[in-house]
Amino acid sequence: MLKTIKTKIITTYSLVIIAFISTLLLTTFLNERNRVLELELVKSAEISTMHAEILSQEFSQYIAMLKMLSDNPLIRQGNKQSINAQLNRLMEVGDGDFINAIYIDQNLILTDSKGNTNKVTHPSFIQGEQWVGKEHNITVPVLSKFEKEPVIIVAVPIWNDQKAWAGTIAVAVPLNVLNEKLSAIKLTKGSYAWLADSNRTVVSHPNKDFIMTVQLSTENSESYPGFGDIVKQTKVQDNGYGHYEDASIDESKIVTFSKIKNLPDWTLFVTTKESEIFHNIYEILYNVLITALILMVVFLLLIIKLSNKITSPLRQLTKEVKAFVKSDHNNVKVIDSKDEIGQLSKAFYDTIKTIQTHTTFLEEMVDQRTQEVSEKNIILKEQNNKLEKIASQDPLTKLYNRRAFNTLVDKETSRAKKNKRPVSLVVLDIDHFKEVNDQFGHEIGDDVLCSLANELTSDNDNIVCRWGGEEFVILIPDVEPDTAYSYMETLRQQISKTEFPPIKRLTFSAGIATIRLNESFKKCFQRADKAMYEAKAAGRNQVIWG
Ligand SMILES: Nc1nc2c(ncn2[C@@H]2O[C@H](COP(=O)(O)OP(=O)(O)OP(=O)(O)O)[C@@H](O)[C@H]2O)c(=O)[nH]1
Repeated sequence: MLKTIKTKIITTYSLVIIAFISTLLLTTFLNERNRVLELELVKSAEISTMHAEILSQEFSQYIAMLKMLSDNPLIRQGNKQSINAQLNRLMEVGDGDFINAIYIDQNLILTDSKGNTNKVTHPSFIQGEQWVGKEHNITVPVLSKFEKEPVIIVAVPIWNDQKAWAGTIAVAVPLNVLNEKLSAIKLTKGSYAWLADSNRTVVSHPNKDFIMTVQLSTENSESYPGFGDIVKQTKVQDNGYGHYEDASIDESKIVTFSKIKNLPDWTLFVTTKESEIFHNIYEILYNVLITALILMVVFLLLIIKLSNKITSPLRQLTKEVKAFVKSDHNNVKVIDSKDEIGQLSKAFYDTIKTIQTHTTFLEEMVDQRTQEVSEKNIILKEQNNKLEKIASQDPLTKLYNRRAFNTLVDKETSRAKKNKRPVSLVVLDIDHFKEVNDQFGHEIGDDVLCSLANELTSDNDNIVCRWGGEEFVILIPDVEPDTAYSYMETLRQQISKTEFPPIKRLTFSAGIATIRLNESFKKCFQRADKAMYEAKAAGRNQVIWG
């Protein structure tokens, strides 16, 4: 895979850069994550405390308004007309925060700004001795007889001149006022504020379905794992924070909480999605990643350029060496550089020069040796031919000897068989040759044998062999039996008339046989040999069929 230096450099570079960017991003993420989370928690805690304070001040204002009225002499005296006027005035200065203004007299008869009158029975309206030591009372949301929605009753007592409870003056604050006030709180994106009363009932929340229906529990539920622990904290701390999971949207959230001074045991929560908190980090990481990628590409281009600069002379050198090996070039160009590649190319050049010198020397040596070998081969061939001839020749008559004849017979008989042509065999023996030797001596006998051999080989197509002593065998191929016989008969007559000085007359007896279908040479020879003996027995100087 990583075959070339270039791919090795680029792969190594890419891996190093990827490892570097990953480490950079991871380190940035881990460092920034904790720092941002800490900052966000501090900020969120401050925001929730501040808004708890603002909400508390709202209620302080309501209490201050009610307090002013409760000190009004006419109201203290229970002046109906004045009370009605003040209740209406209260509604006006409430600027929409109140849904109703209420007066309750000593007999618990309630009069409101809408003109309703009623006997109070609701336990949230405290009376008489219950007011001792209390300057005001704020209820949890209650359902009043005159309102459609739950209201928070903010009430202050009216004391008579004898410092005895003379009645109560109160305003009903609808829950949606709380919602409006909370939603007016400026929070970071993905954050929202909400409120739980002293019974841990959610009384204000961006999700309307939660209002007056959700009761906070100290148990960790499956829907909000971790939230129970935060609720537990609210019981013992005025401020705090914690994490929980919103399983319904699979989102981690952080929550800071603060108690509200004028609303005993009410808690203001600020919830923030973790993804929003880390949004900035992701943005930083994204920017780092983009910058890193751009730099990576720029450096990659530089690396490619650099590796090309390094590897192109190497490729050129490789090409030249390959061409030299293939004999396309008879030289390698030296790369004009002082660096390692230049040195390598010079080393190649020197090596090739040395190889060329050695090659030339070797080629010359091989030529010389080849010449010598071929000369010796010629001599050897001649000598082989001579040896071959000697090995296959009768030394006296130069005719084929038995060994060579047997080989030739095999060849001729197979050829004849293949071509379906006849082959005849003649066994020939000189008559009374002993007498020649005895009379003229052995040397003359030898001369006569040679002269006869010459006569026998007058027909080139025949294969003539000196079988031994004064006995000859002739193979007559490709000739019909009668023709072979006639040839032998003519030869016999001719020889019987020829002089072989110093002897006057020489005759021979011969047996002739044509090789039969599927007959072996041996069998045929026996027939011819037998016929030759018959010729001898019949008086010699004749040719007889075997
Ligand atoms: N000079 C000479 N004589 C040879 C050679 N080989 C065999 N002889 C002689 O040939 C003679 C053969 O004699 P025999 O076998 O009695 O036969 P023959 O005298 O020819 O009588 P027939 O064959 O019966 O007609 C012997 O005297 C051998 O010594 C040779 O190479 N040179």
